[in-house]
Amino acid sequence: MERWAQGSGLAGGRGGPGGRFGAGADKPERKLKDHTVREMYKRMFLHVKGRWVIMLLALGCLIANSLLEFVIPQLTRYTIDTAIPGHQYSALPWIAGGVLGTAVLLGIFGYLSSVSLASVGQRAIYDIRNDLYRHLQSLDMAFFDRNRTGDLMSRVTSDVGMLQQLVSSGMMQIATDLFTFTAIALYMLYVDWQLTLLLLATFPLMIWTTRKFSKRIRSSFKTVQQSVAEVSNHLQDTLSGIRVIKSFASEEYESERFAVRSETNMNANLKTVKLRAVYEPIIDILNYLGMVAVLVFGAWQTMRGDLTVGAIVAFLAYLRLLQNPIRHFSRILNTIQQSAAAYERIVEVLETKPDVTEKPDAVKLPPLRGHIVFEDVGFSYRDDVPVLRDFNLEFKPGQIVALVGPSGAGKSTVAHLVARFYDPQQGRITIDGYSLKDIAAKSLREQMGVVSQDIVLFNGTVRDNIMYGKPGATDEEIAAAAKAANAHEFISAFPKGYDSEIGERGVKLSGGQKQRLSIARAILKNPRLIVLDEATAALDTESEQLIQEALGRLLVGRTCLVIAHRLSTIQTADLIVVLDQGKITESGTHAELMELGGKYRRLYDMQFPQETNATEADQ
Ligand SMILES: Nc1ncnc2c1ncn2[C@@H]1O[C@H](COP(=O)(O)OP(=O)(O)OP(=O)(O)O)[C@@H](O)[C@H]1O
Repeated sequence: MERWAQGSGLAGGRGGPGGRFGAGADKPERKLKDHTVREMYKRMFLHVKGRWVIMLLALGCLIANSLLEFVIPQLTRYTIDTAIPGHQYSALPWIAGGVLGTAVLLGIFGYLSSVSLASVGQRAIYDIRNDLYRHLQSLDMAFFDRNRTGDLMSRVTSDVGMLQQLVSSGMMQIATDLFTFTAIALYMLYVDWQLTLLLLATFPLMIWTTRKFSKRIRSSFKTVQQSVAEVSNHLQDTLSGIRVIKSFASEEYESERFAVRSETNMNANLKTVKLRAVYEPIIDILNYLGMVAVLVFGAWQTMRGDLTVGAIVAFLAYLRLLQNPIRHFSRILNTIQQSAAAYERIVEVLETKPDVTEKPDAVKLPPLRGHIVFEDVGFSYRDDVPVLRDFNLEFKPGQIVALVGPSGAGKSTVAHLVARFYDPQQGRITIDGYSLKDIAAKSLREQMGVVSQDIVLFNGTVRDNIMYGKPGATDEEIAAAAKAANAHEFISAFPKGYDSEIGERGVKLSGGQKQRLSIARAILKNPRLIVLDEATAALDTESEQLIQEALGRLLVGRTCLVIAHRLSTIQTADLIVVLDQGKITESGTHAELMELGGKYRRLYDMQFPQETNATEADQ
């Protein structure tokens, strides 16, 4: 049975209309866009827009730091050119004080800028991560069918984390580096324009190298991020399915598969490191080329008496300062390219529009009576494989309608459509006369309860899990629901009662207890419409009886769609519909269908051979 109420998207192997995205060898690589970096900055600025004061403080501190950088070389020049030749002993303490004072100020401004940038950056990341999560929540089931949970998880965690680096260090650093670079270059031109021009001649070469490398670095970062997603997919699948792995004794096999994914990640990382390892020394060599020019040409000028020794020392110090932004830039380039790769993966999610959308003037459903009609419905998950064809079915208010049929017949699909997880391609579905396409999905789902065989309990206490059906319910309401679901007794037997923590996916509860808890959750919600995806696994007789009793209380007085696997439980249904390959082949009450002697009868005879034999013997 399809895990239909869970929405975890573990059914990732299926393709779907609209194509999926994400990491994986079978997926085409999305072309890296040149304008990604610009787009990314634009979006980042939108996020930091409201925090101008802090941004200005950070910028002010960074500019102050750039200006302070000028002071120490000037003090050096003064010491060499004036203080030493003039034997100015009294100037030495001042020079020492000046250098140390500048260093302290550099430290203070550095601290202020880092802290304020980090606070703005973290806030932006917080916003982006929440936007992304909210958007993910708004996407339809088809999206989760197409994409793997681990991949989506890595987008929300690791990719957003990458952007964090950009915001907290990269963004402002570029602004201040540009400022420092321009200020120092202008000053150097003023001091010695020939020497400066000679120096700047190496820069076009640096820009060219940077451009050449940046594209390759970004594409290799994207591979790294995709391999992280693959590792994350594998972790998600195998850790949540650890019982299956252990029961098949396939720990070794899984470890080997994991090692393969880790190796891909390692190789992708090594490739980026190699690229950087080539790029950074090239930039360093070009920097030294500039230094050689200053040394040789500066020494020549000094020998001719055009330049003082102090001036050339100061010039060399400024050269270092001029090269700092460039060296930074090579590092920031990594951050930018890494973030751009991550940003693309984030935007892929943000730009995905759900296929099932709500009209702007969607109707909010009034309290439901529960009259559901399928009119000539045709539906397929994938264009080429029809699942339901010319499907007509009516649920009268308060009726229990049971769907039976072989595996893959389309029973769960009917339930998916009632909840509007998908829209049918043909025909229409109405509820109390409203077409599902015209209504606000929330107003439908709020009045709908789902009890699925694949029970999902969330981390938290027993109370939290029951209350999921009605946030803010009182303790009395919760206990009443638990009593009706035959769950109160076992809950009370726990040392902490309703406050007992449930482990991940309810591992500390037995199968029957989990089912009763999920029934309590549905009873508390008190929906008008119930979808019951009946459990296939047989429980012991006592547990089974408790559950049947609980279900009996849940179903009474509501419109119910029961996806039935065991025919014993649906004999009292108002209407039994037999589905085969997406078509209704028989329908009627239990007695009518038994009388008819068709497919239902055959299924029934298969499930209860003794009963049939006994009846035949009686005759
Ligand atoms: N999310 C999906 N994407 C693509 N195909 C799907 C999806 N869910 C179900 N299908 C296909 O649609 C058909 C009907 O599936 P459905 O789950 O409705 O059958 P079912 O009658 O509930 O079967 P079972 O009793 O085994 O759960 C099957 O062929 C199945 O492979």
